[in-house]
Amino acid sequence: MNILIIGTGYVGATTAMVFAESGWQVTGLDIDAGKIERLRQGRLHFHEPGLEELIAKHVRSGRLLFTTDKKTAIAEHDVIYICVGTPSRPDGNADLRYIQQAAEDIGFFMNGYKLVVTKSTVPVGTQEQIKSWIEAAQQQPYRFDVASNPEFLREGKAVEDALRPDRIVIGTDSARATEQLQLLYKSFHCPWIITKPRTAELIKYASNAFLATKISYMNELARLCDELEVNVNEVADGMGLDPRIGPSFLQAGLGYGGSCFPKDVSELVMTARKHEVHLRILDQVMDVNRMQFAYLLDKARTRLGELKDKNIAVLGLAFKPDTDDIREAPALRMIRELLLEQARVRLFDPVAKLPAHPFYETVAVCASAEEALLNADAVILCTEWTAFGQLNWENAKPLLGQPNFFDGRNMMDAQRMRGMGYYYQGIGTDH
Ligand SMILES: NC(=O)C1=CN([C@@H]2O[C@H](COP(=O)(O)OP(=O)(O)OC[C@H]3O[C@@H](n4cnc5c(N)ncnc54)[C@H](O)[C@@H]3O)[C@@H](O)[C@H]2O)C=CC1
Ligand SMILES: O=C(O)[C@H]1O[C@H](OP(=O)(O)OP(=O)(O)OC[C@H]2O[C@@H](n3ccc(=O)[nH]c3=O)[C@H](O)[C@@H]2O)[C@H](O)[C@@H](O)[C@@H]1O
Repeated sequence: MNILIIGTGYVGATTAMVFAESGWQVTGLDIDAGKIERLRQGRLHFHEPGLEELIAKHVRSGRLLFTTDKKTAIAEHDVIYICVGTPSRPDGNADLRYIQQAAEDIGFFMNGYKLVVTKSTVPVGTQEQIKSWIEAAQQQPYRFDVASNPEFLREGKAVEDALRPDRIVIGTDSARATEQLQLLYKSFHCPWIITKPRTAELIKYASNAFLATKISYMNELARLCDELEVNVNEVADGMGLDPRIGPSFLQAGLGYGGSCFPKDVSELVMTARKHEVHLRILDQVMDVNRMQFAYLLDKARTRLGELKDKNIAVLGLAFKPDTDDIREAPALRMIRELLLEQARVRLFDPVAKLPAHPFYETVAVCASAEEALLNADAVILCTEWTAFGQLNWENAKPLLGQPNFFDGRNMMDAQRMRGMGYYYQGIGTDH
């Protein structure tokens, strides 16, 4: 079997690497010629630790090819993975136009049996739609099967997560598809769930929405912790020791961002609404998340007064460390609000870049954290890059105009920072 991956973004490029590592012949197809050109040279078009080296290794060995030629690629491969984006539309529903295009391309160019597997996160019921889009585009009634195989990797940890997944979920009604997928993943020794397509699709949304719920719960609790003079990190540690709760995703902060949690929670709420089910908990999860950045900004306003003309050093732009992804990043929300209040923003992120939009043109983009700190009236830490924890904050203090530190990721030790003379506030750690 040889495998075609349609869409070479985070998920497509990682999936291509995983199958190449497992010994299969793989081709990545994208409509973006620039991305394909870089990938052909073994270079990635996004930041993901460890992935570029593995892609380059397989490009050199010839096991991994990249192309923009849909016709040949679809004709020459037996197994086709759809890994294109499914962004949110303004009304909160998933935009399936890239999925539809990929399905129609497959239907149009297929020349024999194909197994079509969807790795993109798609609303419940999309497998049925993909089947009908393929059928409608077919020139001849070739046989094909569809399967859902959702992806659970995290950005920044994509290699580790994809090579050693906690589970493989396969949703299909076809015995032939199940057999082929079991063969493809034969070297993986994790639990398997083989189920119907709708269940597989819902497992993906339910998982992301549950993780988002944990985060919003801790963020709400953090506000109570501030009032009660209790440290939310210690509460999280105590809770996390209960194996029924688990220690992960209990980190209070500026809220969740990224290309997935915000859009997937919203899509699940919309799916439920179409079936006249009101997912009230998830409405609140989104609500808490939307305003979480403002909670920290309020603390800054209380300390500094009006933010107009204040120098604010923003540390971190990416939605989380070890990625250059800024989709739905809480830092962007913070910067937008600071600019609207006419603060002077000095920004540093080790890899992420501001969008090229006139709205951000007054932001001073700095080459180092120290440069961003120059004459700052306050530091607002938005992304917990390791380098920020390692910075010598004692030496950095004289760079600032006023040593005010607002820690949106509870990254620093409050007592240490205060011991150095900083006015320090985190989220749920202020006492
Ligand atoms: N980014 C992540 O960490 C994860 C993403 N997902 C899901 O995987 C899907 C893909 O996400 P990303 O990789 O982040 O998206 P992305 O936006 O980084 O990449 C999508 C790629 O598909 C290409 N594309 C679009 N239409 C195409 C077509 N008709 N033919 C060929 N290429 C086409 C685009 O040019 C782009 O390179 C989404 O549904 C997302 O929700 C799931 C788990 C993790
Ligand atoms: O469907 C997806 O795309 C992926 O979405 C998330 O992965 P990702 O968005 O890459 O990053 P996470 O590590 O989950 O972080 C998401 C956001 O939550 C925030 N977060 C995370 C954990 C926590 O305790 N607190 C917290 O605020 C992070 O700062 C970040 O902004 C899921 O963790 C993956 O399993 C899933 O495959």
